[in-house]
Amino acid sequence: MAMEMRARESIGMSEDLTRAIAPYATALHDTFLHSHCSSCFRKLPSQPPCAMSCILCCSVQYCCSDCLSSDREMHSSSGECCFFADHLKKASPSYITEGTSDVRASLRLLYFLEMHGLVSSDSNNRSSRIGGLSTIGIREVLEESGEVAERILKGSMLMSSARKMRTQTSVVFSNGLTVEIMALWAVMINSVEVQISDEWDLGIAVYGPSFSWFNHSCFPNASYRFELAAPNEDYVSDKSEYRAVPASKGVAPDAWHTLQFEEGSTHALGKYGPRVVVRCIKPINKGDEVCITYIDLLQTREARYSDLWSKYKFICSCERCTASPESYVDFILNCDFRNLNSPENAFISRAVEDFDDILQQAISEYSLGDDPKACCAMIESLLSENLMGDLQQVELSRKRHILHPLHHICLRAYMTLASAYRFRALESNTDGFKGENSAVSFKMTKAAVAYSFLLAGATHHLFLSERSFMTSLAHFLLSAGRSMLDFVECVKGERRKNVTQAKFSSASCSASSGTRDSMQYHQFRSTCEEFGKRMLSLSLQCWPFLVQSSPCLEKIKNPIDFSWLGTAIFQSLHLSEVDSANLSCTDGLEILTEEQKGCILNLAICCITFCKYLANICYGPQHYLANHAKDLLEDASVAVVSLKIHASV
Ligand SMILES: C[S@@+](CC[C@H](N)C(=O)[O-])C[C@H]1O[C@@H](n2cnc3c(N)ncnc32)[C@H](O)[C@@H]1O
Repeated sequence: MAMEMRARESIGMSEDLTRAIAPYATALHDTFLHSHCSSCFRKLPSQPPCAMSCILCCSVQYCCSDCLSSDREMHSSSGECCFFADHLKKASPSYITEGTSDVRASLRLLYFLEMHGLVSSDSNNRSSRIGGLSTIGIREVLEESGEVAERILKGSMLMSSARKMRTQTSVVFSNGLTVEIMALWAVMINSVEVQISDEWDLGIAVYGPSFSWFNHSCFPNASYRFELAAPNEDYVSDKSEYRAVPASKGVAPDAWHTLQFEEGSTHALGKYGPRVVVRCIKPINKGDEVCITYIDLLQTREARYSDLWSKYKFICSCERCTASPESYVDFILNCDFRNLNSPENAFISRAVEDFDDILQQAISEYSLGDDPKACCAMIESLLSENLMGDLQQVELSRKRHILHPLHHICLRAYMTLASAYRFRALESNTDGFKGENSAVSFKMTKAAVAYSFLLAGATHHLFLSERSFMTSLAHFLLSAGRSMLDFVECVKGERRKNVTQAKFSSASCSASSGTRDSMQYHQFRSTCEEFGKRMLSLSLQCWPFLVQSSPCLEKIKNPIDFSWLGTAIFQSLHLSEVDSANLSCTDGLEILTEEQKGCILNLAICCITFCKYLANICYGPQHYLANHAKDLLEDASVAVVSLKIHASV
């Protein structure tokens, strides 16, 4: 028996489908326990009044007395306080290294369900559920006895010892599994990471059926965002209708019972803590299933399969995973360059697996070893040796050139390189773009711009084929635009003068970016097309400069037009013959001209405006991504750049 959510009526894109749903249970990740409030997830005050902490365990902190008193009972009666004060010391170090938020969220979830009479020993017999939440797959996990099983068994033992002080006797389900095991697995497969800024996932939250019954799709038609409740805000005051309603394949009276509890109750359901809102990202017809995504969508079919199986123990049955022949995006993400236009002559290549290993090693070098320079060198050498460039030259050396710029290995490589170069630029910029390091800073910032724009351009190509990539595109456009603004600050020149020009030239694209109302799909398509054309024409002027003296970037003619691969999906975005000819004339690019500077600034504003437009659609105007884009655009239009820059730049 499986639950799913279906549209109660036809819904246009960029409309909210649910009200702000309060959580059943939340837990901050261990690293944020001393910087954020364990009740509302806000940052702790740095000024008096100081943060308050639990006097018994000293492990959780609160931003105000309201949060402290609202969470006191949950923290102590769930066993979380005891867990910190006593039982955590007995846990194995490996357990602690991985963090304890899942165990703490499970303690809280169990207490919440028990308090509301939603746990009973026979509720699991027929439907593999606890409190209405799916626990399907638990048997397979335990039978496999891998790392996840080990974590569940150790975690559930810690939970039971922390819960011993309570008066209730612990429930054992008739399937032989303890309530702690069931709760921990329910948290693992139903919780979501809480992101309220573009920096970190702060913690996890588990919601009731009205959110947890949304299934996953690799081509989702909905997204979700988090909202922090205002202090003293009354949860039940939000009476807006749910526009997605549950449906079930099979009969599950206990599951429906918990939904009725959630919908009808006027009790203080998680008064504080991040609330979640589901929003349409595509037009949805009445009766259609509404799906969100549980994983990163920029992955191949095999990688998604393994991600979903290792984390959730299910095999995805969505339209993307079951498409035959496979969708264009899966084809292009996985395809060896040599098969791009002749799938019948498939080469079987082990090389791609080796590239994956090299990439993984380089990423570890960066994230664990903290050596971004070695990471960049390793990845760039991989790309320059194996990435195809000019089609005709590749014909001569077909054996070597296996990668193309839309291959999933390249996308991960660009992601890592954009971040590593940005890190290196910041590292070398200790004295504000002056002194000896300014030339290094300039080079690093320029490379960060090129890779982040290439990543945005490649994702844009995938987005043209499938709108579900809208959320990834919005994030990458923001990173690209931000890097470009950093670059403009880094070079000699006046940003303000250029901004007026840039604002003017992107006016037609920005006109509709503030709308929250439902929008017509064709309007959306034509606005996106406008942005695409604008990015293409601006990139023509500055791409040759950005890629100059980088062997692996120079191979890419343009980061918006990939029609040269022979897989053009949209004719409107490709270079004319004259443009292509001009692109090969890269003489005299050593010096960045005023025109190019203005062009990069224009491009930054175009990317950020496009990001704001998409963020409004997929998350709404209050979301951090839309706000961040708005701040960057304001900053770009008012700031006077008065940096002293290295004379040789
Ligand atoms: C958060 S729950 C979603 C609601 C769930 N269908 C239920 O009955 O409660 C996650 C579980 O739903 C199922 N599921 C979600 N998306 C799926 C998909 N695309 N294909 C197959 N099963 C899916 C899996 O069993 C997964 O562990």
